[in-house]
This record gives sequence, C-alpha cells and structure tokens, in this order.
Amino acid sequence: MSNPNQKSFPVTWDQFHRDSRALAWRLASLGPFDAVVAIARGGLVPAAIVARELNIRTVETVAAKSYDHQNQSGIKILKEISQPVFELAKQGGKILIVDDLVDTGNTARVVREMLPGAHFATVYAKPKGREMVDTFITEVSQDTWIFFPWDLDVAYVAPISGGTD
Ligand SMILES: O=P(O)(O)OC[C@H]1O[C@H](OP(=O)(O)OP(=O)(O)O)[C@H](O)[C@@H]1O
Ligand code: HPA
Ligand SMILES: [Mg+2]
Repeated sequence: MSNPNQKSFPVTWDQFHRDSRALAWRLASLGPFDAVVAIARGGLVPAAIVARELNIRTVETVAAKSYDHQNQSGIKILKEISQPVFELAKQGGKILIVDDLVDTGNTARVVREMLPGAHFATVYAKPKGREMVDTFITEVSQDTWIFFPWDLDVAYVAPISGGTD
C-alpha cells in the first residue's frame, strides 16, 4: 500500500455481485439502453451483470489503462470503441458506459469525451470523480483503496493470541 494511512475496502464476489445488481436496478428505470460499453478491465464484470439484468445484448469495450497497481499514470487507450457503437449513438441509440469505480475521474473524463451523450455508471465512486458519474451505488472516501474480488484471495491469519494454532 503506497500510503500507510490509506483505508482499505475489500469487496467479496458476493458483495460485488449484490452491488452490481443494485446498480442494474438503479439503471432499469433510466433505460432502456441499446448498448453497454464496458471500460476494461474493471468494468467488464459489472457490465456483464448489468447487461444480463437489463437484457442488453450489444456489449462493447474500451480498454483504458491509468494505474500500475496504486500509482496513477496518464490515461492510455489500448483499444477504441468500435464504429457500430458510434453509429448507434449518432442514430439516437441510448448508450450505457459501465466501470467498476471512479477515483480521480480521469478515466471517466477521457471515455465520456468519446460518447458525450452516454449514461456513465460505476458501482463505487470517490468524491474527486463523483461529478463525472451519472449513476453509482456506494461512495467511499478518497483515502480508501477498494480491493476488488479479482484482486483478492482467501488467506491464513494467525490466532489473535499470537500463538500457533
Ligand atoms: O478515476 P480514475 O482515477 O481514472 O480511476 C478509476 C479507473 O482506474 C481503474 O482502472 P485501471 O486503469 O487500474 O485499469 P484496470 O481497470 O484494467 O484495472 C478502475 O478500473 C477505473 O477504470
Ligand atoms: N481500487 C482499485 N482500483 C482503483 C482504485 C481503487 O480504489 N482507484 C483507482 N483504481
Ligand atoms: Mg479500470
């Protein structure tokens, strides 16, 4: 952890599924959406859950890289959104962009510029990036690092007595 005072928020698969489904419920009344654009890689899982719950069959991705573990670099677009989604948007299609979280908002800013009329949703939001997101479920403090289920494993912890079990 880069900052020793940083709080951590570990999220299990079960909780992430519940929170992603809660996001789908929130979005259900704002649709219907014609396509979902997942921001890879973190947006892939919530986008799949939202697409299933809202019965959206057109699922596209944009690959954006902005962190090496906990250190943010500039945003690099590694894979662009495909042309048919831009066509759909031009013809008035409703596009939903999904990511796992917004932190500084830098990734959201870059992707929003690609599809200005799209609805941008994340499962979690930190205060700095919150204004970039149209719909999110849970706000966490700026000094919290969210550990997603794909970054975690079940591990041994020693007894509180400090002895060996
Ligand atoms: O609001 P920001 O400060 O831009 O941070 C949020 C972005 O950072 C993480 O992605 P990352 O770039 O780590 O790539 P990954 O999704 O492939 O892990 C996360 O999945 C968001 O996309
Ligand atoms: N957790 C995981 N990935 C992230 C975070 C976070 O809090 N902020 C930016 N990318
Ligand atoms: Mg990401």
